[in-house]
Amino acid sequence: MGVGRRMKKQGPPPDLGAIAGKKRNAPEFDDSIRGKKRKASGEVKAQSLGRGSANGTANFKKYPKGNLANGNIIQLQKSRKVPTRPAPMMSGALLDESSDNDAADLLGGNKSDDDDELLNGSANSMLENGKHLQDEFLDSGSSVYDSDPQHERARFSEDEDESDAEEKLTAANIEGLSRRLDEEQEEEAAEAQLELEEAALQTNIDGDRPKVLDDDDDDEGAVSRLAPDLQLLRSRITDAVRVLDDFAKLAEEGRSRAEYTAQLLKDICLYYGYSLYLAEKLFNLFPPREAFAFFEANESARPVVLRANTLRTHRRELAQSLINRGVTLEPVGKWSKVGLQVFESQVPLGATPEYLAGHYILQAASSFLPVMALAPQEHERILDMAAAPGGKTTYIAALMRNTGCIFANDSNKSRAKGLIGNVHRLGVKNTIICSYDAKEFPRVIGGFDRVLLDAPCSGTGVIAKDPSVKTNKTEKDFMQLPHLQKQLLLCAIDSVDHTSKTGGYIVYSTCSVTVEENEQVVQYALAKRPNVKLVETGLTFGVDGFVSYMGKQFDPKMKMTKRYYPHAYNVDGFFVSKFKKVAPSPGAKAMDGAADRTGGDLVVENKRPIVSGDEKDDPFGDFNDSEDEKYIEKAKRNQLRRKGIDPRAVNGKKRPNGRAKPGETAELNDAKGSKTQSYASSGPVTKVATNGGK
Ligand SMILES: C[S@@+](CC[C@H](N)C(=O)[O-])C[C@H]1O[C@@H](n2cnc3c(N)ncnc32)[C@H](O)[C@@H]1O
Repeated sequence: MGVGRRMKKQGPPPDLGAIAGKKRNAPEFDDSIRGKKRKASGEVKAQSLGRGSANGTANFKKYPKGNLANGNIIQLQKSRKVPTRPAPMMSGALLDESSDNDAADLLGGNKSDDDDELLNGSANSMLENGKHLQDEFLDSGSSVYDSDPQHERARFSEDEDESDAEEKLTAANIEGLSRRLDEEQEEEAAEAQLELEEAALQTNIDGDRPKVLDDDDDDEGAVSRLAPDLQLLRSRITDAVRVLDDFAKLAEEGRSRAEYTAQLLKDICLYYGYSLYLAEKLFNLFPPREAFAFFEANESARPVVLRANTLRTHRRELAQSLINRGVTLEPVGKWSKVGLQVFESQVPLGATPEYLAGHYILQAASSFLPVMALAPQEHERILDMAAAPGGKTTYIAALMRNTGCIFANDSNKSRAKGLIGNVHRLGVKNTIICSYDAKEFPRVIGGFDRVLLDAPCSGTGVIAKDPSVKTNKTEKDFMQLPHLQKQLLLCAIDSVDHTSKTGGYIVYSTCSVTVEENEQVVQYALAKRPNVKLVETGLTFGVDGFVSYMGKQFDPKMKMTKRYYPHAYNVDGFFVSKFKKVAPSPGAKAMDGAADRTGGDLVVENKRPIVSGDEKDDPFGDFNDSEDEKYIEKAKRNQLRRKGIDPRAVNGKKRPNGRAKPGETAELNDAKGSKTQSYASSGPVTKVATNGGK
């Protein structure tokens, strides 16, 4: 439905100003405009694409490298330096700006109106060829600043030299991009013209008061009496937005803002298919014009983005390989050194040899942001509390260059399998995958340098991917989800080692835009854990979080949190906040800063006092040591059997119950007689082998 959003750049510069400015001149998002625009670009396609490219004919030419100034597309467009040398390895992937089916094309070559298909990886050839895609799509800056900006910068820039990479990359498929820009320009000119015409038709004479509200209150109005006339609805929506923008001048005599707002909301529900409850919740986040832009943006899919896996390749190498396969792409923006935005592909992106070899993951651009805010450092210990399917975990691992240790947890076991798959495919070697309810942390293990909580949420930021959110989220969800998010965030905070030399940070993110799931959760954590404070995310774009909202006042530092909207940045809706832990958590002192690292092994000492008998005093619950021991003994026996050793021969001298005497250590010897692991028979020390803890 949307117009070429897949083709628009993601991230800054802020589109919103442009949208607002432009729209003020003319009623926006008009169906008639859209219809004409489609046609217009269809013509462009017929003429300039010729679809000759579809057969893989090489009709790209390369720019001489020197012609590119920093790989800046806009500059290229202005200078119009037409490519001269052919690039026979590249198939001619050109762009259809107007198509909403780009994603399906990209991923499978089939066109489908349903972006969900793309996003859920269902029923298209992309899925047939690459069902792995599903995982990354289930979910969803610039440089990142942290306590050690220099370090940070170095790490990011090691990936590649930015300007050089962008230059080469852009040079590689420049003709495709250049044509796209031509088409974009033509399309924009046509759009502007049509908007002007439309404005002339619709806006009437300057100062006219549009008729939005019905005269008779009992009359439900033409729109709702008949089957909804979408065009009529749409023009009434744009009229209502105009009136609310300039109420004094455009409102009818004796009518209130509330009446216009109520009518607008009703129309939005009918037009876009939202429940009134959710429409109102989302509408209240913005001024009316911006709310309209938000609802409109939810009707079109976001661009397809790849994240180059720097554990296996470099972005420019990956880009070159994909270009050679007929993929048209360009760097996602200066804010990321690993993102590639895909415009068109001749091959299913979930089944290329590069994909299968783990050179990239399909990952929404906004999904990069929480990881950039987390800014993991090499050799740290990181907890990813809700990690499946692993888009963020694997990015964290790449930034850590496979050093240190990541605990990637997800309570959903079947989703955790997807996480395992991605971790293997992408060559991640520093990650332990577990499946606990994240509320069990830090009892499971604590003392992390950084914790990412990419929380389960209502998904109001990803309605374009999952339109069912429009109707299936109820008041109950917006009570239960924030409750869970608050619990999880406190656990995240308690799992961090405030004495960490390099970290002590918590990032809380959601792919939802509601205040209940974001600022209110953060505010709750600030109130319950005075040992944390909000800090800058280090992300260089994003709208500031709300400091006050509908009569509620939040911590003034809430503006350090960042909000991302589809209409503003052409990314999924997202929220990112970052905390620094400055002192132990109240009542959880023993759990949070207790990591003691020795040598290559990580020894996590549980300093919880051992309470005999009465578990009720223990805020962390009810482990049953004797119950556990049965399982441990069984596991030991199985381990011996796997090695071809009869457990009875080894355990012959043990006490009948198979337990070592208190204070004694039960040692397992492998066939060669060397010690493999040791377990203290009692006491709270757990050993976890890691590959290179500090
Ligand atoms: C937004 S998704 C995480 C996406 C993931 N961070 C990524 O980038 O691929 C939220 C995840 O939270 C998991 N989840 C829900 N409740 C949980 C809980 N109580 N403990 C741990 N994980 C939970 C869900 O299974 C889901 O995979």
